Amino acid sequence: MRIALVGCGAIGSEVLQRLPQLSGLQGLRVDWVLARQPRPDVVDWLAQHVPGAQLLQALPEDARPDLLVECAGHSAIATHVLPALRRGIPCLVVSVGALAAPGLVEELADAARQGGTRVQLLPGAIGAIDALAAAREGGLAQVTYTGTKPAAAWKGTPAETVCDLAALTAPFCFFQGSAREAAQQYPRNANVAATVALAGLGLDDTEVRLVADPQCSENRHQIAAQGAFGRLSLELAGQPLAANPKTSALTVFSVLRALRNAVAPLAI
Ligand SMILES: NC(=O)C1=CN([C@@H]2O[C@H](COP(=O)(O)OP(=O)(O)OC[C@H]3O[C@@H](n4cnc5c(N)ncnc54)[C@H](OP(=O)(O)O)[C@@H]3O)[C@@H](O)[C@H]2O)C=CC1
Ligand SMILES: O=C([O-])CC(=O)C(=O)O
Repeated sequence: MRIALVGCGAIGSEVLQRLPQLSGLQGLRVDWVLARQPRPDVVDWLAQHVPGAQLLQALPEDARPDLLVECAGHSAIATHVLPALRRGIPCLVVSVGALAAPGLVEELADAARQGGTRVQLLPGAIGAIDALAAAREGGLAQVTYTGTKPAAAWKGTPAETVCDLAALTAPFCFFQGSAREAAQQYPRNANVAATVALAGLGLDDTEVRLVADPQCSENRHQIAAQGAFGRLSLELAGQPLAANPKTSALTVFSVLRALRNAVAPLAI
């Protein structure tokens, strides 16, 4: 299986580093890494760790990867994922919050239909997406998601206009609204809100709270859902990646799991 990886930041580089641990599974290799303007250190790192991969800004017309894996950013959906789907290349997506842009869910489905292929939204930093999506089939009454991160993880976001992050002494909820609003206002911190919403009650009917906690060192995700299936309550404390504390390590493992499932004779 020949893979094109979009994005070589915290998630992308960690996926590349850990890929050899899947080496029991034959034939999985990254042949293309797509980046915007790769820094010299990224170029050197790739030459050292993935010498067989071409580092490019876009997938060449004649390239035929078996799978494109997006670990870049919201804009990469339009730049890389939509064109790949139209060319018939299946895609995995971690920047799920991008789908909060009006019409993008339908555009992705249309592109996949046009190419006769599929796009899979990865659970990333969250769990219980299987249970939530199954529960939806029976009817959901309410889904709420609370995302809590260390105060520093909200630097450079609109949270700074609501509170003084550096001065917080207790957890502070600076956002309460729909999953669509959360994902659009916090593109690097609320992908999980969009994932929970797309699996469950939808982007406009999923209630989201975002919290800055000066005392915590983990990224905490809480889901509370109820419906015909019963009740679900999930609390997940994710270890942040050193390279990007906004991002939980589980996101990397979610990509690795999807790659394993793509080639393993038995998928789970
Ligand atoms: N679903 C989930 O649970 C989670 C999703 N995410 C999402 O995953 C994505 C990657 O996260 P992370 O690795 O931590 O982020 P980083 O900022 O560490 O790395 C992202 C990399 O992708 C590159 N990039 C961004 N946009 C594009 C593009 N359009 N085309 C090509 N390259 C691009 C960036 O390049 P440049 O330096 O030029 O900007 C950067 O090198 C983000 O969208 C993030 O929000 C993160 C955590 C959890
Ligand atoms: O990695 C995380 O913990 C979650 C995250 O950033 C997001 O939802 O965008």
